[in-house]
Amino acid sequence: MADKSQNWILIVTAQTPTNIAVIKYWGKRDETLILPVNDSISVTLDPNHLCTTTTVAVSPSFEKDRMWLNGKEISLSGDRFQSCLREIRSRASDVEDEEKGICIRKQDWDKFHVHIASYNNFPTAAGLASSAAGLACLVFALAKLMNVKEDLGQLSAIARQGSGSACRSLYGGFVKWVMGNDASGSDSIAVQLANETHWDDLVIIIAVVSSRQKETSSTTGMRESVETSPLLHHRAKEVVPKRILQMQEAIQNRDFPSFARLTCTDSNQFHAVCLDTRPPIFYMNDTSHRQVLIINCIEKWNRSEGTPQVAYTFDAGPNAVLIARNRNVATLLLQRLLFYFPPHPDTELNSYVIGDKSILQDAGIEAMKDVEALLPPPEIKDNVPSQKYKGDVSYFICTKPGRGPVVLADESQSLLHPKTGLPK
Ligand SMILES: Nc1ncnc2c1ncn2[C@@H]1O[C@H](COP(=O)(O)OP(=O)(O)OP(=O)(O)O)[C@@H](O)[C@H]1O
Ligand SMILES: C[C@@](O)(CCOP(=O)(O)OP(=O)(O)O)CC(=O)O
Repeated sequence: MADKSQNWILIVTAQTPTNIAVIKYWGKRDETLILPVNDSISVTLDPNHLCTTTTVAVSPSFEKDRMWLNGKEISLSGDRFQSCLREIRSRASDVEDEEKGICIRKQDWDKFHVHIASYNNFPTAAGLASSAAGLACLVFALAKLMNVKEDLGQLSAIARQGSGSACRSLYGGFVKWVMGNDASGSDSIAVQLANETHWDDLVIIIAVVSSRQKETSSTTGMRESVETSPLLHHRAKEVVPKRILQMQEAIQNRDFPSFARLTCTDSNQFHAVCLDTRPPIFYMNDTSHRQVLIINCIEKWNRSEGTPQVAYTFDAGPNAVLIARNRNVATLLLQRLLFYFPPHPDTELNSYVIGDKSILQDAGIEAMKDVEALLPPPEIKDNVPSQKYKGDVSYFICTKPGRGPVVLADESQSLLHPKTGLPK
């Protein structure tokens, strides 16, 4: 066994994407193991724009497990963190690093403590799936550090115990979380339906409406829905199984009209379940005029084109996730969004549209004067709104389907200091 008086530190840094569900997970049949009442399907978002970076370290000098999230120390005592740490530790293998004189035997991992530092490059707990990227990254990074030999599917079953939607962030592209049947949860895992290159025409624009933390967490909200919403049970039993098959087929065939119809319908049904919950949950409540406007704008446009151009979906928060069928449509979408929701006069255009800014250039928008010159979308004809919603959207993120987790080998990207094991 390694000599504890030695002061070596072994460090691994990983980066993991978020995901957005197009067939939603809402409701658990087992709260502790986090087993869902239905299958779900998601699109992994490009980690270049939205991701979690997590550094994990082990050293004989660490006195307890510690974690820092976005620079602030947080407690690891919660059941979910503890489940992930326990499950990963129990699968650890021997680790040797001759250069550093490190040798940790499989059976000795219990004796070592870890330090974890994590950073989300997007708002935490605002309906942008920070728990998904965060817990997936934690499990993936620890698995690398501890030389866990399990495949990604098995790791996804561990990440699931940190946060259900996290299991889908272990893969890029299009991912299905299979609900499974086994009471142990061993078959409740994520599988990749197609990788990120399969349908690379798609462009995703997220309207970040509010970075404020939401009032009802997904965990609490779905518990209340399971207990009180008859619609949830009908949805899980009768609606989702068919929708999952249709969605898989739409993805396989890159059939955008079916993909868009299923995505929008499923998002709307998820919010209907929230309204069917006692007391009702209003994830779109305080900012509803923006959601109604976005939904109406997309529905009207899709109808006027005769076939869907854009799909919308909303998670447990007011942010709109819009999926455009291709880049050309994304350009027209961004023009529409900026027409309805121009930036507040104090906001720089450059910080108002972030991520893949080339879509802004394609839309011919370089300065505020170009936003002011935008014409009303043709499909609204005589119905031009008298009011514009200036400053109502905090910012837009332009992104696309992206890859799964990776290890960042470059030490400069580590969030922990190589000598102290404390945040840099
Ligand atoms: N990088 C991270 N590493 C570990 N845990 C994280 C990380 N980011 C977020 N979390 C955990 O996830 C919690 C936020 O989850 P929550 O479900 O409330 O919001 P969300 O995931 O942003 O939104 P939603 O799941 O509705 O899309 C945080 O309080 C924290 O416990
Ligand atoms: C609306 C959703 O985003 C719900 C996500 O719920 P979480 O995965 O955050 O919930 P817990 O399993 O309790 O941690 C839909 C989805 O991502 O499928």
